[in-house]
Amino acid sequence: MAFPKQVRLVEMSPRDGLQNEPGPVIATTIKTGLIDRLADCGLRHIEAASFVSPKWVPQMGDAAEVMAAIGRKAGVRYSALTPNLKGFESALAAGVDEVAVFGAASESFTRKNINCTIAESLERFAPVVEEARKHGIPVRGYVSTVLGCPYEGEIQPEQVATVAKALYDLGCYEISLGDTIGVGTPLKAKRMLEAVSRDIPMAHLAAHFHDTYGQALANLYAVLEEGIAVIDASVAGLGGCPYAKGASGNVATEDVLYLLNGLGIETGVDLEKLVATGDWISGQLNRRNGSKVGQALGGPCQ
Ligand SMILES: CC(C)(COP(=O)([O-])OP(=O)([O-])OC[C@H]1O[C@@H](n2cnc3c(N)ncnc32)[C@H](O)[C@@H]1OP(=O)([O-])[O-])[C@@H](O)C(=O)NCCC(=O)NCCSC(=O)C[C@@](C)(O)CC(=O)[O-]
Repeated sequence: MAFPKQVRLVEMSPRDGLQNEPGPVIATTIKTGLIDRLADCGLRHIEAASFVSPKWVPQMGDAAEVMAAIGRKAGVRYSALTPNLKGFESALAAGVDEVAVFGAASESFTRKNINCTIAESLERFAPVVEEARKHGIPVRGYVSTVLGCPYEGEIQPEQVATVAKALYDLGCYEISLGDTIGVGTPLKAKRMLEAVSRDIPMAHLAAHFHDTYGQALANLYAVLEEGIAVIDASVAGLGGCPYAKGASGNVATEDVLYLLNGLGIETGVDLEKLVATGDWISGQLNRRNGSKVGQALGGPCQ
């Protein structure tokens, strides 16, 4: 299959990137500064916040304040995670454009992440999707652990396909397939995608790969060949998983953009501005820039 002509990049850094940042809670102004800069780079879909329990994820406790203070650039979709109705109601009040429910292909990860079984998670998501529909809010669905689980190891593609289909059947317009701990390799990624795309059209699927083992770009290349045209990524490779030792962030947006530019695939995103944004947030967090492209093109001593 040919590569897509265009790819929609879904920027994860304000949510997936910052949710596990160790140390004190990051100032709201840093979060909003990041989101506004990302919008200025040309990104048109930014996951800005997460309306989860602040006891579970303290870094996202200011989700409403973040939504209230961002610049709201026209044409940009600002989305947020909502694990249940309580989260959805808060997100609605905060004026999000889109919400996302998040499940997993593994029972153990589902329990650790959202404190229920897979079946219970689907029951919990149903009223969220229902309410969202009433308010004209699109719902995205995540499936975590699609290429491996920190507790159960191997995950069969059919398991992923079952959960993905259940979310799609509930009414999620797009299913984002998460290699949560970045253990996948290209052939595995292809096989998993083949299984999922038997039930869900490719145009409704997204790749959400973490880069723990340095395989994310190779995996993305593999699924681009299969027709994936929506990619989740995080500037400067920000992020990590609290439930998997050593797990690193999403693949860096700069690295994905460099790859896509090289393939002649359009995104509408400005690489120079993106590199500057990755440098800026890395400086704010006192973190090494996790993007290879960011390291090559940015930084104070280049
Ligand atoms: C789902 C729950 C809430 C269940 O947590 P629970 O403890 O089972 O929930 P509960 O209904 O028993 O409520 C417990 C307390 O939380 C409150 N609560 C309940 N819901 C909310 C809410 N929405 N917003 C604010 N507060 C809430 C609720 O009001 C109550 O407060 P209390 O009475 O004790 O003071 C919890 O497990 C949770 O918040 N989990 C979130 C975990 C999380 O955010 N993980 C990271 C995101 S997923 C991810 O990163 C993967 C992904 C998407 O990127 C893809 C990939 O890489 O694979």
